[in-house]
Amino acid sequence: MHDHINSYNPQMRSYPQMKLVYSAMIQENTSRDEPFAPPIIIINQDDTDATATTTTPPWEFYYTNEMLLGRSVPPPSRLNLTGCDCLGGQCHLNKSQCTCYLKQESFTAGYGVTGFMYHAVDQTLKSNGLPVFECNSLCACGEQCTNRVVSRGRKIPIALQKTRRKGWGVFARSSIPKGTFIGIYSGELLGHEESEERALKYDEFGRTYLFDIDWWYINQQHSKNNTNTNTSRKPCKYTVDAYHAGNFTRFLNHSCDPNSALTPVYIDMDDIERPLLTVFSKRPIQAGEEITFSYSGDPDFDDDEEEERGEEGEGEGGEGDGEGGEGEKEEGGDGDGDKASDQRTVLREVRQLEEKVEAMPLAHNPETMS
Ligand SMILES: C[S@@+](CC[C@H](N)C(=O)[O-])C[C@H]1O[C@@H](n2cnc3c(N)ncnc32)[C@H](O)[C@@H]1O
Repeated sequence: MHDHINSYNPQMRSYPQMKLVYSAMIQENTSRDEPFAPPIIIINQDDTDATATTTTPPWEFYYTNEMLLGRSVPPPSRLNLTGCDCLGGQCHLNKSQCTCYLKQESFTAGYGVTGFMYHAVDQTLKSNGLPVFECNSLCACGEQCTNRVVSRGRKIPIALQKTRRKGWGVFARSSIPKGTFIGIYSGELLGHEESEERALKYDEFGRTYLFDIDWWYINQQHSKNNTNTNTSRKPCKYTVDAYHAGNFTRFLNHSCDPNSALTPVYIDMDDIERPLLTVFSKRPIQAGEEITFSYSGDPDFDDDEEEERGEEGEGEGGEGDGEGGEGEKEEGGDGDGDKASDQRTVLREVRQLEEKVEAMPLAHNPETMS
């Protein structure tokens, strides 16, 4: 599909109708892992501009919610994966016997979070930045278990919208409560060497989609297992690259005052160095608001660095790197006027486009296929 569209001449790619084709492509590619997710719609204020070369985000990547493996990355190991024996659907009713509950507590109780990382009432995340161990395919609990959120897929409706200064961005199409799962930062999982090679290439064209998996607790685990102080600080072993493959989260822009944050989540994975990078809201987000996160880690965890970066520094060319985030400050940043106008545009266009996209036949529904 992507190659086919890329072979069109630029004029055809600039037809406003291509926005619907883009939404349909996303639905097609995600119909197996999130069949009930609301459609992602495409909004571009400039698509009536005759000089515009494309009305959609680029077709340069393969749209997927899955993790593809880089050349040196072994297939996921499940040898040491364990599942709980909680019959009757809900693990949190079974605290003292649920091995998933006990495992979660062993990692996070010391940080003030008791039990699972999700609230039992609405399954929102209790705290950003701590590892989450979800129930997995070996667990006896049901699909509706409190401890299955990322595994059940995206529920929130979102739009990809062209912004004035930051390229494409991700916008909320309805209000999102604090602690809501937004999406997996999917793409290719690369080893250290391959990610370094790619970083050099991406530096040349000034855009990067690389995020290191270098959470603080991974280093702590390593230090615990390794008493030799010379080797206690390990270079980051894995990096996610969303340039060639990824989903809508690759369009999340940087903010120094973000409304969402990355959280490491383990599902069918027994390797502590290989969590999924997932995006959760860290405060309530209004309909029409841009969803952003900090490319330099969670500002709540790293205040000094953020003070140096200044207030609301919406930098051009932010390095998508768990440690880096060397965004140069853009003159004037993204002012409130721009934000309000982006928000109004989303709400207006959302209403028109939603009707069209939702009326489209779903690729996974045999009854609606011709
Ligand atoms: C992961 S991509 C985000 C999606 C990107 N806007 C696009 O259109 O593909 C990262 C790139 O987006 C741009 N970007 C992200 N946040 C920005 C910001 N706050 N101000 C200006 N540019 C930004 C930079 O070019 C950065 O290298």
